[in-house]
Amino acid sequence: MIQSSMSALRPLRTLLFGEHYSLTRFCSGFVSRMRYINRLKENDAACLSALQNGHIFLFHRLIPLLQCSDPETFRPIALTYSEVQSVLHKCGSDGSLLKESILIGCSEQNHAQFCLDVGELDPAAIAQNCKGTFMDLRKAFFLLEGAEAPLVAKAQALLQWHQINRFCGATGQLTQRNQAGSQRACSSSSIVYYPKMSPVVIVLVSDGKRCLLGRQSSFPRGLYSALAGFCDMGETLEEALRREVAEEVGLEVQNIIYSSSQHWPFPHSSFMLACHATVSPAHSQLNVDHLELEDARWFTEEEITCALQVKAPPWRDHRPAVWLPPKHAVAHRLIMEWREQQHSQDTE
Ligand SMILES: NC(=O)C1=CN([C@@H]2O[C@H](COP(=O)(O)OP(=O)(O)OC[C@H]3O[C@@H](n4cnc5c(N)ncnc54)[C@H](O)[C@@H]3O)[C@@H](O)[C@H]2O)C=CC1
Ligand SMILES: [Mg+2]
Repeated sequence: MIQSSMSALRPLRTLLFGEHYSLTRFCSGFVSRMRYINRLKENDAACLSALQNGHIFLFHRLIPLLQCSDPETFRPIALTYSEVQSVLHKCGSDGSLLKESILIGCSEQNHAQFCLDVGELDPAAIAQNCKGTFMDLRKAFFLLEGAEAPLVAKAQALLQWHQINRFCGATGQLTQRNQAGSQRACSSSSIVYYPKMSPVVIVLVSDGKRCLLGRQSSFPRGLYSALAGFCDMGETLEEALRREVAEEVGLEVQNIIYSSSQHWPFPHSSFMLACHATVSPAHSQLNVDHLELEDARWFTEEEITCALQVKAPPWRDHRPAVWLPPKHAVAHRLIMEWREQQHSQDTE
């Protein structure tokens, strides 16, 4: 399935520079991959041809197809165009479904990557033919390795966006997607719709010695996370963050420091903006809004270290222990950053 690196580069550099490219002019790596993806979004014919040379990840009604190498390690299955064609034929489809694939990226080996939802076909037959298993994203997200979790999440989010944005909000007419699936347009209103993420602030509040975590009643038992909330229209990141903390736990935070961001697929694509903030120990008395949060508590560094030891995901863990968001979640990153900062303070 993986071609030699030179032949793998051919479709990409031909698209970017034409047949008579010069190797010295060819900018390899990140820049060329980004320009390649951008070109595929703009050029339907180029995108269709990239699909025929690309890798395709299958979903069934938004559930990703994965392969298990051992009970704890799952990977998405990258199929070639002809492999998907063959699977679709075996499952009674004529293969025209393949055109509905959506562009999700470009691998480091320069293969354009696509996802396809085979929701009309029998999932058991697909899984058997691909030697894989369909696994709910909420579970899969935490079992996937490294960069593959965000890729699968992005694929699922784009598939979901297309499924719920088939009609124009202004005219009620069906919208048409471009080949890459990076937009949908209404021919009556000329409105072009692009995939959307809702901005969400997430903050780890510290009083210098402890950090503040909360849980909603809908969270799996024992899971505590950093405080989060959707930004209101017109708010800055800082305003949203101050409002959310005030609403949920009755504190006024200071010293907001931006940490990082991530796309979060649940329940409908949020753009998580993660920050640290502080309150003084004299103003750390919580006044929890129990309509929003079931509980919020201050945790010491020792309690955090202990909670980080709970590795089992909730569906296997029936103990009522406190556990924390897994490593793919930006909340985990905030907690690790806070712990590191506590360590460096202790050693100063
Ligand atoms: N990646 C991570 O580490 C974490 C991600 N999250 C995510 O952050 C998101 C927001 O956190 P919450 O505390 O639930 O938010 P929240 O505190 O704003 O409360 C949610 C409520 O806000 C309202 N709302 C306002 N704008 C909304 C919008 N655009 N979409 C949906 N609801 C909207 C709804 O009434 C909803 O019930 C959640 O989707 C959650 O999955 C939460 C914690 C950790
Ligand atoms: Mg919240």
